[in-house]
Amino acid sequence: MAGAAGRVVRRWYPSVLRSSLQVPALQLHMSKTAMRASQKDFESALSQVKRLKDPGNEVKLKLYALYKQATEGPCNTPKPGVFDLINKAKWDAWNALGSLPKETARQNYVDLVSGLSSSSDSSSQVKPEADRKQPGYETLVVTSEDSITKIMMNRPAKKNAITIQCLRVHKYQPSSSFSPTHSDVPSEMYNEIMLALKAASKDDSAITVLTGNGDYYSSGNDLSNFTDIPPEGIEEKAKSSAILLRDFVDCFIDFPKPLIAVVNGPAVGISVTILGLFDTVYASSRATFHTPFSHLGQSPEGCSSYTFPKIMGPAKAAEMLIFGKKLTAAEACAQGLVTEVFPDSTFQKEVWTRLKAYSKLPPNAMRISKQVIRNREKEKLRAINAEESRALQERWLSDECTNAVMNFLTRKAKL
Ligand SMILES: CCCCCCCCCCC/C=C/C(=O)SCCNC(=O)CCNC(=O)[C@H](O)C(C)(C)COP(=O)(O)OP(=O)(O)OC[C@H]1O[C@@H](n2cnc3c(N)ncnc32)[C@H](O)[C@@H]1OP(=O)(O)O
Repeated sequence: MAGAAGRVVRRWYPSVLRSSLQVPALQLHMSKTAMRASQKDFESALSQVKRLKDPGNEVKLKLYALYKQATEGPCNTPKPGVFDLINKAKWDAWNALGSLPKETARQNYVDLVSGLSSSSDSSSQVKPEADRKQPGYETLVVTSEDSITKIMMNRPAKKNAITIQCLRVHKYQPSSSFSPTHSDVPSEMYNEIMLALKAASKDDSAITVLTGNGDYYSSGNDLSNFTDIPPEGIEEKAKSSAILLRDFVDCFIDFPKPLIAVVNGPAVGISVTILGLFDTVYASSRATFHTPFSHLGQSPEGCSSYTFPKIMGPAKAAEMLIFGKKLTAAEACAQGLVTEVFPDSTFQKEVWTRLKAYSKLPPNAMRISKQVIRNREKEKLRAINAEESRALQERWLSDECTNAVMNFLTRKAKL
């Protein structure tokens, strides 16, 4: 680290990123916006970053994206070809920041570097996140540290939209208490989240966190799930999807440990409705909460037809679930859907400090407390989940739904 006498510092940033991270001082002066508030902190973070130990590719991409956003604003270069893997990964990371303001990007860069510096200062034994990452997931990054298992949805370029497996490899098994139905080839996000939850329910962590990578928490169901129609026909796909949905939501109903949502940005659809099944929901001030089911010709899931009226009262729930009213983080907190809102610039730091403290509480006591709070509702929640899934199975076959999805996929409509 900086000033660490006699320590040999390995330069970790590879040549492909070096040109962007090793910034000549002059470049810092190119934008007036980049000169405001924390310019000094930003400059110091830029030089600090060169002395850090390798934080892993994922973090390097985050740093790259934030640097570009802070200095140039939203992604403004053409998307590299699919085979240009490194530049495509960099482009995706930058593009995923959407319209994040330069100021916020600069602050997030400074916060990220400061977090990396302090963790690398406090323990040279800590493995970089890439090393702690549990293998076998394609759409998630799952890590366990400090008695916390973190499940991070990791399709930032697609706003963490949740993908389904096609019918050909999805196997139906009746849902049981905590045995997610998944295929032998669990490559897509619904299945991977179920697998990650199942693993977290058995590992030695005290609490489990679901969060998103990039500027979104999640944009909900990936609407291209509607396009992969198997030879068996759309009715069969709707049927197997309803089973998948029911099993997915059952995993949240039955999850035995404290489950915390770290809502890092906007949330849409099913990523919002299942929040009613979490124990705690922390939101960045940038987060929004949107359930545009009627717009999509669909109906509520995730037990929200029961949890939302219970949490916020029937009138407010109807505005969200029937009329698709989008809530800001502050509004969602006032309605009781969100536990606490943190300023976006300090969100990660404050939330993880809080969670680390909670994760030191006696794990068995936390599990029992959750059981006591949740158990008498479980049967009811499962029945509601099954009913909502059945209603959706029919909705997915309706013209209203087909037209709404086609409008999105042909880019005629966004939310
Ligand atoms: C036959 C039956 C099959 C049924 C299968 C069902 C399985 C279970 C379903 C459970 C029920 C769940 C319901 C829901 O979750 S409803 C909510 C669905 N979500 C949406 O309607 C959001 C759609 N997305 C948007 O409106 C916008 O993308 C958004 C406002 C989120 C962001 O806009 P922005 O302009 O900032 O960014 P882009 O639109 O350019 O997005 C970047 C790229 O990401 C792609 N994207 C984003 N969200 C989705 C999504 N939900 N589905 C698919 N693709 C998504 C977007 O297309 C861009 O891609 P490209 O860069 O390739 O263009």
